[in-house]
Amino acid sequence: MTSFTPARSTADLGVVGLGVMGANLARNLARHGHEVAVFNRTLARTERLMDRYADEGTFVPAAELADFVASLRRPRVAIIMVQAGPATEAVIDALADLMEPGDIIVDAGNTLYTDTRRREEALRDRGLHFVGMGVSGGEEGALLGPSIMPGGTAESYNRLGPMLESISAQVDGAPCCTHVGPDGAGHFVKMVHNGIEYADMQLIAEAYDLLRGVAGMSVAEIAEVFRTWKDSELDSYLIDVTTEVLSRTDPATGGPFVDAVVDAAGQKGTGVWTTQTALELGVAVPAIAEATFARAASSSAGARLAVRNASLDAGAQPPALDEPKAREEFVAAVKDALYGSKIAAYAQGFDEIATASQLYGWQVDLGAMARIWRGGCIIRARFLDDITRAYDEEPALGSLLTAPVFASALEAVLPAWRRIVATAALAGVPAPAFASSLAYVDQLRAERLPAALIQGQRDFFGSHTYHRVDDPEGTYHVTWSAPERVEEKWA
Ligand SMILES: NC(=O)C1=CN([C@@H]2O[C@H](COP(=O)(O)OP(=O)(O)OC[C@H]3O[C@@H](n4cnc5c(N)ncnc54)[C@H](OP(=O)(O)O)[C@@H]3O)[C@@H](O)[C@H]2O)C=CC1
Ligand SMILES: O=C(CO)[C@H](O)[C@H](O)COP(=O)(O)O
Repeated sequence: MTSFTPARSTADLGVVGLGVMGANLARNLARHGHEVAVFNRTLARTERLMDRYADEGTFVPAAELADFVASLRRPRVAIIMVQAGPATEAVIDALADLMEPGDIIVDAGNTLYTDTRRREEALRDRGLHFVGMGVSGGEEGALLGPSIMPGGTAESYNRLGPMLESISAQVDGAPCCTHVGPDGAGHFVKMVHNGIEYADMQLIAEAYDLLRGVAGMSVAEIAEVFRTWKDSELDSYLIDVTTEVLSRTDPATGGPFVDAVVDAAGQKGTGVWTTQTALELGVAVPAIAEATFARAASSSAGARLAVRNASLDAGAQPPALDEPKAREEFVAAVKDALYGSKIAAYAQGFDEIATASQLYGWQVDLGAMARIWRGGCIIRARFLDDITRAYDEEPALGSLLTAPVFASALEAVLPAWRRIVATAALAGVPAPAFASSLAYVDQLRAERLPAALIQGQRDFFGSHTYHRVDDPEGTYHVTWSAPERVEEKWA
């Protein structure tokens, strides 16, 4: 077994956890001229990194965590890249015991922001900086340039920022990294990034399903449709990924790869967190929620089998799209529905960030978030430039739906979007994210909502009270159980 004994305290920063993300992040840092200390619980991973990549830059490997900490220059910076939860907690505790006031511990995993807030407060009391940092881009991004979303103090960003900005993706000469805000702001923004990722993927999947199930197109034809959408406002990494996946032939069956894959979508939890958090904050994120539920429904094997065997097929009838022109129009309408739904999904995600930012006093620059998502991350897309411009023009934008660029786009796509949602329902092809995104727009644009009826129902069965249109500040109740049913003003 190799015995690493670092002798000097010169490393610019260190990485703990040399799995898929940590090893590639360490290599990216070393390639950019930073001296990087590396440590992994299982020594074999550290040895493998040194065997394969030592010549890419200056690494300082350590077999013991204490040696790792000793190899860092002051104020020390240690980036943790391990699984969220108990693993991250254990590494933070061990590092904190070895570090000194002014040192910086960075959690770069996908951690729930409430854990980050709790840890930041606890470590602050010990004089340590704790930075919750979102990193997106997968294995390739970590190595070649991810999108980086650090939270924590401005002071810690002064030390960390230049190093992080040097290794992040760059778009139009600007780094895809910025200080998001204090304590849990970085992890919150990364969580919502992933929620939007879920919604975007589900919307693309629904578009594929409609082209296949309603228009009767082959997988190869659909791959070509997605390829052409790259030359449009839908241009994005996820559209590229989709084109690649749909273009693959399965070597074993000779058929489309997508038909050889079990149709049960996995998830590691960030979509659930985004949805749960939105519910707690009282923010509507139906596209993200439906995308998360759709993964759950796809994985509900027992329920799917039972319902499929029950043959609940009544009324499901795809329209005839035999004529090439009719099919062409349908493809164009699906594209419109996808674009409209995508605008709605991003509006929901940004609303969730804005709400949390206000609640916690983070002062997140929403335009800057769209800017740092333009490169490196999974949701990178041309479309994000429009979001940045929208917030630059009107920083206090109440909803992205009202930014002139998106309001006029919605005007253009809404008619086709409505037809697609109706057609999906009539054909019996599930399109929950398309439908819920449309309902979201309709809810927000409605003059009156049936919420007034719900208030009446709540008052009837639980004396939960209501406000009157002509006295919105007053609190009212009807004595429903008394024969005369008198309205009383309670406050
Ligand atoms: N994979 C991806 O695309 C992305 C992942 N992330 C996040 O990055 C983090 C790491 O993910 P990834 O690199 O994929 O994971 P891997 O499974 O590849 O690596 C996990 C690492 O965590 C270490 N580890 C696990 N438990 C402990 C523990 N109790 N104490 C010390 N070290 C421990 C492992 O060490 P050992 O070798 O000893 O087991 C290993 O180095 C996660 O939080 C993930 O959510 C973020 C963005 C994208
Ligand atoms: O963090 C990421 C990207 O930034 C991962 O791609 C994401 O965690 C994948 O999540 P899931 O396994 O739930 O689809």
